[in-house]
Amino acid sequence: MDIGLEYRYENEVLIPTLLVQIELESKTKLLLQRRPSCAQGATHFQTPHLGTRSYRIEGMIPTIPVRSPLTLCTNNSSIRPTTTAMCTPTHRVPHVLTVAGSDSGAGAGIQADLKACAALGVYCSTVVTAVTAQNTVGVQGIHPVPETFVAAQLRSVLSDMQVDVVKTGMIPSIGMVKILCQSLQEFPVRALVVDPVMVSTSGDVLADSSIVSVLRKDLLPVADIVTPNLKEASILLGGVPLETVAHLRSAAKLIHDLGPRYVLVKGGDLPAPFDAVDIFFDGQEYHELLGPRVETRNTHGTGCTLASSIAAGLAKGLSMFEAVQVAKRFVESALHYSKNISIGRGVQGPFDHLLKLKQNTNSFSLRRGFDKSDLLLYAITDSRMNKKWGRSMVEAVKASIKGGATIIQLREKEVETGEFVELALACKEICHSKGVPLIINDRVDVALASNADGVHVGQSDMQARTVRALLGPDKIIGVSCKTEEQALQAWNDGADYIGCGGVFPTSTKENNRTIGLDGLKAVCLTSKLPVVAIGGISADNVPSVMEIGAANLRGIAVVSALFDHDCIFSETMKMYSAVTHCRSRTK
Ligand SMILES: Cc1ncc(COP(=O)(O)OP(=O)(O)O)c(N)n1
Ligand SMILES: Cc1nc(C(=O)O)sc1CCOP(=O)(O)O
Ligand SMILES: [Mg+2]
Repeated sequence: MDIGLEYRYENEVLIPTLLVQIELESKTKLLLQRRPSCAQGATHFQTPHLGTRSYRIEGMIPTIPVRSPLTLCTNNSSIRPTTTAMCTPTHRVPHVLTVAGSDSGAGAGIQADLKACAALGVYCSTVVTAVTAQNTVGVQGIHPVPETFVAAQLRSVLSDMQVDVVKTGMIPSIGMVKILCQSLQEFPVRALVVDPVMVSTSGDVLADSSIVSVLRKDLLPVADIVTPNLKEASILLGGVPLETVAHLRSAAKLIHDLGPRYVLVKGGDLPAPFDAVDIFFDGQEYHELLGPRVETRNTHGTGCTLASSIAAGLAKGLSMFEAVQVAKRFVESALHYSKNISIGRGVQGPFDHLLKLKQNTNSFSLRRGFDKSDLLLYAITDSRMNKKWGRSMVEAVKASIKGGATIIQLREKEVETGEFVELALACKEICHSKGVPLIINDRVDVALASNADGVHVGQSDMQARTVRALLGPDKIIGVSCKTEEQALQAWNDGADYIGCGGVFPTSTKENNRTIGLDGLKAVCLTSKLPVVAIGGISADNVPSVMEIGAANLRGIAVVSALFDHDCIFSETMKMYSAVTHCRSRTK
């Protein structure tokens, strides 16, 4: 009989878990888990085979481990736990192990995985399978690591560290695939994400065809998700041409038949007219994940990053579908942030996973010119809704950005000035860590005091012309407009965008005149500024709004569709999918 004491991290608290392993006469092993109380006393295990067994615990078992060794007494002997607690309070962190190649240019491979996990708040350990000499032009050389050394790296990490998820990238030999599978049998983890790296985004072959059969036979059947791009999906299926979304769907099904629990076929290389559409297949349903195509040369490493971001989401406890959506959103945001960065002279540059490389990263106000693509999903906060659902403003803002909000507006009509400034500072930190601008509603003083990225004013607030004089040329100014005249005035006053509504009736803003889709269209057709629609917008009516046929309608501004719900994250994802789906159709 073995007695173990393990500390498990649950909801921010470390819970001691007693592991009692009893070997029955029939050699079957019973692993019993029990959370001993913090006090001394007997702990009883109900065992289906052995009835009730009592074990006495001597010594306190606190929820935060301390070095005092504990003695566990059974009916007839005292057994010391096999694990000794650590000396100082510890915090179990989500952990991804990447098994991939090193990219000397640091845009893809191990380096991309490390940066992605760092950006997403997940610890990442590494097993290097090959060292490549590559840059923004292509791959100049590949030096596989000896297989025995890959095995040694795997043992070093998996035997010592609590890895939640393993993510695989470039695996250059059949032997390495077999070594990995053996290691995962010896050291099981919660999930395996397989990015079947065979061809680099620059078109260079990173794994020869002999690997394909062992990937199919050995690795895919034990994978939780596999994330091929078009070329890799085609190679996995014997070279079938994949040129349409329908082809992607059938490829996802056929690859799923090879054994992985989920499949994500990335359609970024699909020819126009589609935006970057990926097919997520869970064995039953297909999900088309659309996202705005970011026009940039800095796409090197997007595949690796998407897979390691999925692994990070799984390590943090997200469901597979949530992890995929958040990962996709993360990559889009990083590409969008990095689109005008210049590294290397080749055709494909790296991107900035950490959103830190540009001057004054933390201040949108210094970004030359307002980026109208930020208007895509405009989240406007509401304290009353936060109070109703029992959450803080910071939690609400975090969840909406995680779900896909592209710009945040703090709209507080009752709060005291000092509190409003504090709130703005806290929310600005969250927004800027994710590359999202923060706008303050009405209050120019609060925007100045918190150095927010801009202000949104209505017709009865300070005139946009005055706001511009106070904030300077690089802050973002939005104006509420219901009429064409107001839209022209906003343009004359130097505003950056207009908020136009209420498109539909809303209870969020009292006594608000509804202008309908016709009113919205009339303003859009006159406006020289980008427009964001607002008022009573929900996932159901997004298509009717976005398809009014106005190129300068850049997005939707919503309050209750996001914040008058228990789960802001999922409601925001729903709205994000709805609006990106429409954007891709109307571009
Ligand atoms: C994007 C956007 N559009 C409109 C509004 C409405 O602003 P609000 O202060 O609530 O009302 P008015 O002052 O415009 O009448 C907004 N907040 N955001
Ligand atoms: C803040 C605001 N401004 C409006 C305008 O018409 O200018 S309508 C509105 C409320 C929007 O809330 P919901 O998304 O819950 O309908
Ligand atoms: Mg106002």
